[in-house]
Amino acid sequence: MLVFKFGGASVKDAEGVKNLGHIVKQYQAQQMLIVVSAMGKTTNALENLTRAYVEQRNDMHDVYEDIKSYHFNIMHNLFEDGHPVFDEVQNTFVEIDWMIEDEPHDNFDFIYDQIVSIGELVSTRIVNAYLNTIGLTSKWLDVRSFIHTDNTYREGVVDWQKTREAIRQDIPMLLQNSIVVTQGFLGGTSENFTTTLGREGSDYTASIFASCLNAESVTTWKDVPGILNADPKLFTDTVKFDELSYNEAIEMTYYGASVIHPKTIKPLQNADIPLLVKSFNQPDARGTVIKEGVVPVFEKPVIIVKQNQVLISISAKDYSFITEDHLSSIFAVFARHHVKANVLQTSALSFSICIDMKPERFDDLLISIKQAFKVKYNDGLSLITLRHYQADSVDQYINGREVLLEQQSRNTIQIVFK
Ligand SMILES: Nc1ncnc2c1ncn2[C@@H]1O[C@H](COP(=O)(O)OP(=O)(O)O)[C@@H](O)[C@H]1O
Ligand SMILES: N[C@@H](CC(=O)OP(=O)(O)O)C(=O)O
Repeated sequence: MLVFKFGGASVKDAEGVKNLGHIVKQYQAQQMLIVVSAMGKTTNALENLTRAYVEQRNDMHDVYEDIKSYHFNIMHNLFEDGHPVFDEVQNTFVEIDWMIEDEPHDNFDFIYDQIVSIGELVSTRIVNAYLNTIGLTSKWLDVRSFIHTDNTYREGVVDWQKTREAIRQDIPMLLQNSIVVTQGFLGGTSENFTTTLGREGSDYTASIFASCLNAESVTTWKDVPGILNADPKLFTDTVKFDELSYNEAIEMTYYGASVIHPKTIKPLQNADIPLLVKSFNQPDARGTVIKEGVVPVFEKPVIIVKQNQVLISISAKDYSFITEDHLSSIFAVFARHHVKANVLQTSALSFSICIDMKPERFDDLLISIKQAFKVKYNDGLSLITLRHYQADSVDQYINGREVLLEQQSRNTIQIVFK
């Protein structure tokens, strides 16, 4: 069986949904589970709605109405009036209408997951209904009954055993008679609350299903021809990899190549399932295959740029050396706040750590570290990671900008700059 993943860009409008239908039809002879993300930039819009609700902003209802009308416009371009999907989507939206009528009492991350998950719940209703209108047999599946997580809202940790059992018990039978369409990015807790798996987590959803069902492959359909040596939105003259090893793909996504979610590769590598990254605009083109045993040739360096970075410098209040005990308590604080380190460096008196700026976590993180340490930080920075680089070509990427931290190994150089 095949697992397909269609991201937000592929279903951003009615034409995108029709194109998805066209691609899926070409594979209809095979069993297929399709993971779909929220349409276009809906998750960003729902994040904005969450903030509007928590802050009780005046524009909250307008923000929500825009999200609804975006989806209803797409549906009017796909379905006849009176199609049952209009009611299904309306009923899904109503759940949030009820929620935002009351004042917010729960914690932000919990509220976030209950609201933001609506994006995938409605996109999958639309895609599933559309596949059925073009003569395919497709079933809508509520992923929250299959991907079980703990209650770490916004970063649900998958309970693999429970998830595997649930998926293996029901899905193979469903796949015998129909395509299955389900939501990326979502999970469910044992108390039946919705969780999300971390932004851009739908690739990970696809890999969870593939691993549990022992799929032949996962194909993730993107707006790029495959995995390139750099983000084509930032660099010209990029080159596509026809093949990549799991190792290289894990390294690239770990350092922040946003084309694939970092958690995606491991379950696939463990089960030896290839990941195909293909263009939804040129579905017949070769794309990139990530699999075992590839020895890629790097004619150009792999370049990964992360914006909006903060470099934090932490030192002991009494000028003592940074010891293993200090490091252990610093790491514990970062883990507790779910903050990932992008670069780390230690000197005698200070520990430097570069992280993504996430305003909703940053203030609390600082308060916690400041209880035991002195802290300074610089924000608004960029981090560039070059893999398979040539030492004499590094300067061109920095362009004379001020470098705050640099770390170099044989294969990889990371530079934090202003
Ligand atoms: N190395 C890379 N190769 C290809 N695309 C990349 C790379 N790094 C970043 N990207 C970006 O990833 C985007 C596709 O990923 P994403 O937007 O998450 O897809 P989707 O959400 O549709 O699944 C591309 O539009 C491109 O700008
Ligand atoms: N919709 C979620 C999950 C996701 O993976 O989306 P996409 O496949 O469009 O990156 C997000 O935007 O974070």
